[in-house]
Amino acid sequence: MDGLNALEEDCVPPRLLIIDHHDSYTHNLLICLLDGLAAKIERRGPFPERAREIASKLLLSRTTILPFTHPIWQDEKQAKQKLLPNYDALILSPGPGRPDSKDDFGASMVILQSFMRNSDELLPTLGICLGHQGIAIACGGSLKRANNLRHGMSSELIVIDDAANNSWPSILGNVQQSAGMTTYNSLVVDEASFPEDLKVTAHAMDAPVEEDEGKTEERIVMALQHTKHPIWGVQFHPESIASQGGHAILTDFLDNTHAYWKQQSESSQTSLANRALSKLRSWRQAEPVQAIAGDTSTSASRSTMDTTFSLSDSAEDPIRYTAAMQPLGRYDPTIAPSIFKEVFGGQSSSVWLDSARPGGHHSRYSFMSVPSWSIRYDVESKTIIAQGNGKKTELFLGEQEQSASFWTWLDQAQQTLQKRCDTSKIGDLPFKTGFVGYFGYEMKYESLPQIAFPPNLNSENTKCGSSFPSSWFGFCDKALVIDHETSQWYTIGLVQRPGRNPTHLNAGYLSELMERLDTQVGISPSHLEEWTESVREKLNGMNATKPSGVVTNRLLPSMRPIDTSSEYMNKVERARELIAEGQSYEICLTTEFEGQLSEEDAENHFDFYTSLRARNPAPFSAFLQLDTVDSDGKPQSILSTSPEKFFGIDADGLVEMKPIKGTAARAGYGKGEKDILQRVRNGDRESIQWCKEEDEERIKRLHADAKERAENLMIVDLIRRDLLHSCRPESVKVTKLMAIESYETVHQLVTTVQGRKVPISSKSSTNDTAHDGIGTVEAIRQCFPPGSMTGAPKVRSVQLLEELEHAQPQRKARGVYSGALGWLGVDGAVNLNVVIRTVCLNGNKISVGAGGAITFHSKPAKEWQEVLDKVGAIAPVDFGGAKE
Ligand SMILES: C=C(O[C@@H]1C=C(C(=O)O)C=C[C@H]1O)C(=O)O
Ligand SMILES: NC(=O)CC[C@H](N)C(=O)O
Repeated sequence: MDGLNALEEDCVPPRLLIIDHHDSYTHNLLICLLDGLAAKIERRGPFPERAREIASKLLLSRTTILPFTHPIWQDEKQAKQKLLPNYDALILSPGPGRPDSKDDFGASMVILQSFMRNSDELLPTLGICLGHQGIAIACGGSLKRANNLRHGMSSELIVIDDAANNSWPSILGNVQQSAGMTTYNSLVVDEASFPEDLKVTAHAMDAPVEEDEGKTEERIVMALQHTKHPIWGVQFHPESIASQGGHAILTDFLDNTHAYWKQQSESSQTSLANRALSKLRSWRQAEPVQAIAGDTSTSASRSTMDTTFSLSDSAEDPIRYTAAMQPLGRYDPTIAPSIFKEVFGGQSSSVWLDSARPGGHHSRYSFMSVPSWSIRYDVESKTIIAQGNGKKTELFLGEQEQSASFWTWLDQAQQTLQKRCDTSKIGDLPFKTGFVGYFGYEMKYESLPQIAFPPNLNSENTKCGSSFPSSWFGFCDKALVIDHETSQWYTIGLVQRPGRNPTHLNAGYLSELMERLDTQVGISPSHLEEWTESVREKLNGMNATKPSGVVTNRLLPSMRPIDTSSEYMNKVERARELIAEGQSYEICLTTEFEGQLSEEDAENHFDFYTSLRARNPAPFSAFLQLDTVDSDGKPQSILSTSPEKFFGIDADGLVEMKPIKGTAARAGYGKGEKDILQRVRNGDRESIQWCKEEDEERIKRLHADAKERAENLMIVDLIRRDLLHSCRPESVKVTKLMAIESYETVHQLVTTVQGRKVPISSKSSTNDTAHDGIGTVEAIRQCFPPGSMTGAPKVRSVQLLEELEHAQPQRKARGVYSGALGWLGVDGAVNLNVVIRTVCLNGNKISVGAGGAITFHSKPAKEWQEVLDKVGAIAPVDFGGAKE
């Protein structure tokens, strides 16, 4: 690499092996390592202005993050012969469970034990949380449960400074005394039976989180180190965004590693000296680490996707379509519901992505369309059904490969279109035509490789909310766009390039599908013109007269919870127990509410949407009328009033996620506040004033609430890690940490995390096997399901939720709820919400999912109330006479 030779020796990091015990935070170590290394290069390197870029390249080419379940790590002999010799240092990651359980820690324990027995074999090692606990066990220590569980909270370090007595320097030399460090543990190393070979290097005095539990302050071992070997452990998470100065610890670990090999190279024991010399040589030469077959998952360094595809034609100019825009003029956005009904109503399928809560960056545009064809996917049978032009066709994905997935299929379809579309003429409009639809929660079976499809989850066993397709997308090659900021309206269209024969071949990867449906991707220029004119006429007509025919008082009937309050509260208790065992740090528990529409209303879902959006306006609202039907042939539709953005990529590749965690009811919407709300609605000044003051108070309380903040932090750390699969570590940033956003009925703590996606190749070639980088759908898959709907660590929490939420023997899927809904543009831009506060209408059956994050400090009754508050924003709740 440029300039590498000019770097000082200790600016070159060791070849680092990080073993990931399926934690959701492990990859964040890359950001933390980068911060430390970049600071060093900036101070000393010859290119201070390029320090972060150089540090990132160095780290990514020399670090491997290997899941502990990788076959090479499971086989001690292979690991020692084939893996460890290629690295200079080892980090054992945090993780759920216990280090004395093979299921949780795998071969990491035997490797540690062999290091202790035979120092000739060891690599300098840092254990973090689970890894730190593993070091204690490997040396004969034991664990106990901490008295005060503080997941996602900060502990102040009390660093023990007796460097003179250590054979290897401490790694805490550059952290401030009392620095706050985030912890995610339930277990701690028991100091009463502390191994002789280890020394405590830091403590914390952990205070009880709640005073009323009769608990007292407890002294915790926060860091340790081996007395003879270069082995260190920290109980806290230096990589957390809220830890203070964690990068200094990792930098010291790397420096100590360097010092260790230098010293060994001068050792009198020739075999060790030779080993050290060869390590130093490879280190200096900065040889990139050879990839290990299988999932090595330092994904940001992965420059190629593992999927390949080719197009059937090979013309030089790949552009087949131009995304075009036609301004319609200024119209009042309040006529949107009438226009939707007029222009898009009565079709077998129509979609409206509705910024129903205008104001603010996330509510600028709304899009309406009638898809010209659709695809839906069933994750169990691995079958895509495509529908359009009055035809239907099936594609079975499992035939080619067991690992085939709808994510990969859609990624390829989107990338094909991206290469064939010129979207440069469409200005700043974010959606430049493409897919509108959703990924349901069960798409997790194809995004989390560790989660297998359960045998008894099938459509017959599922209830209303989950009888929708696992995923559904309509292809919108023309759409109506409203800019709420300027009140300008536009039409957009994906126009086939004049002079090109609009045959099926134009669609590349989608050709076969288009052929089977006997249709095409895109529309003709005249089609867009004519359609635009017809919309303009309707708009003019509507603006002149008063909008009519739109209902805003069609409230949903009462909904019944499928769990009684005590059943739900028992599940909260069980989740708390699992957290106390160290199985998870936070679990997003959910349940479902069901109701029924009259037969007549089963055909008219849209009126409920227009009423709902008036009642609970939210920035990520949507109405999707699918082209699917329930078992009685009645329509299926989705009415969303989600406040939460899951995942977006803009035209420049800026990725943004905005997890919400931490909820408080707004004044007037809390338990027992119905009367006040009524008085407010009647204009009672005193009640209005009370609500105003009470809201200010609730906002302050929510913002300062340590438990709510911890809930949020755990998801923020998880989301940073999710983004590292598609973004380089130097680009991943938290731009807003725990800001308050207030909606109609609740206040929420919202964090903004951004990154920059590694772009797919910009080479405009039809040789699509030559692309590199990460496709949009693949980037989404790496973050799916949304962390705020699973808890952390993600995989283990999802596994636990499968047990917690599904009463045996009947399993029940979450369905559309908890998934992501929005648009996926032909240009690779995307914007998806988290499917919450959303109604699924399946003919006359209604389903609404609701839940909340459970931490150890959750109070079951409060959690149940939170669920009721969330559903209450959408429909009245009926307990069937039971007292709740
Ligand atoms: C689970 C839901 O909401 C999720 C949980 C939240 C919380 O625990 O505070 C907040 C927003 C969502 O991420 C829901 O609305 O059903
Ligand atoms: N973050 C972690 O590594 C947690 C370790 C262990 N599962 C505990 O709860 O103590």
